[in-house]
Amino acid sequence: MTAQAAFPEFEMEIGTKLDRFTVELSFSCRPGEVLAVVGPSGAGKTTLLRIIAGFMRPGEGFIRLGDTVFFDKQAHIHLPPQGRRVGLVTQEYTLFPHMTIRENLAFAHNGGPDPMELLEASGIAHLADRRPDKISGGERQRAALCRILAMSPNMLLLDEPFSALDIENRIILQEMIIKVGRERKIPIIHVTHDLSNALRYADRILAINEGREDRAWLDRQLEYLERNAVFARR
Ligand SMILES: Nc1ncnc2c1ncn2[C@@H]1O[C@H](COP(=O)(O)OP(=O)(O)OP(=O)(O)O)[C@@H](O)[C@H]1O
Repeated sequence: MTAQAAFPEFEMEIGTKLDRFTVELSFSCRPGEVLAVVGPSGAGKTTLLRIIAGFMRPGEGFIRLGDTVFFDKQAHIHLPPQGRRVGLVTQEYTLFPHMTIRENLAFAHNGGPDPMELLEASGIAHLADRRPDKISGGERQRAALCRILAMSPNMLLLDEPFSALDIENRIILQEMIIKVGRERKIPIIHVTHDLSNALRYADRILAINEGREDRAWLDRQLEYLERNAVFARR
């Protein structure tokens, strides 16, 4: 029997044709690491997360988390999304409308952090006995995020989940999710448009453009940020 590392590393190398360009990406993400994925609009960032989550099948390559093979073209393996136990967090929240927030979390709870502690950390414990239609959009997003964390995912994929929130809520949720990810040593891949924020909290940044890694694009953005920071101080 092969020994499974206690905390598995995520690795992928894929190629797939989209309508305008071919995605060709190869990267890894260590346990507890936060990898920010940035790039211009239409670069293929959401497509990348959909491929990892199992909603799209790439043309070539492999995707694996430790010993668990999500996809392997040569071995004809394509694990369905439910078999991957990947937490995909988007701006669209997923909660059962007929259950209270507490019931939603209890239903999803599968070895993750304590649901009430998650609700407390995200500042919505007082809303635990309400149904989703009786709380605000931002509160629903927080509850949906708690639900995903309670499910104890093997890795987290964040697709701009905080962009509709005000800065304070964004920071609270971002810190909470990163704390859970680091404590549980699961890889976190965060697609974001906010490069300055990514520079503050991500361990690494992967810039993609037309489906491929593009460091020159990242360098141009960093230069732009630096120039504007100087202007802002004047
Ligand atoms: N299933 C698909 N098949 C073929 N092409 C697709 C598919 N889904 C998206 N595309 C195309 O792939 C490109 C990348 O789209 P994607 O949504 O991944 O970009 P993005 O980097 O997330 O953009 P944004 O930052 O604007 O959200 C776009 O040109 C899009 O039209």
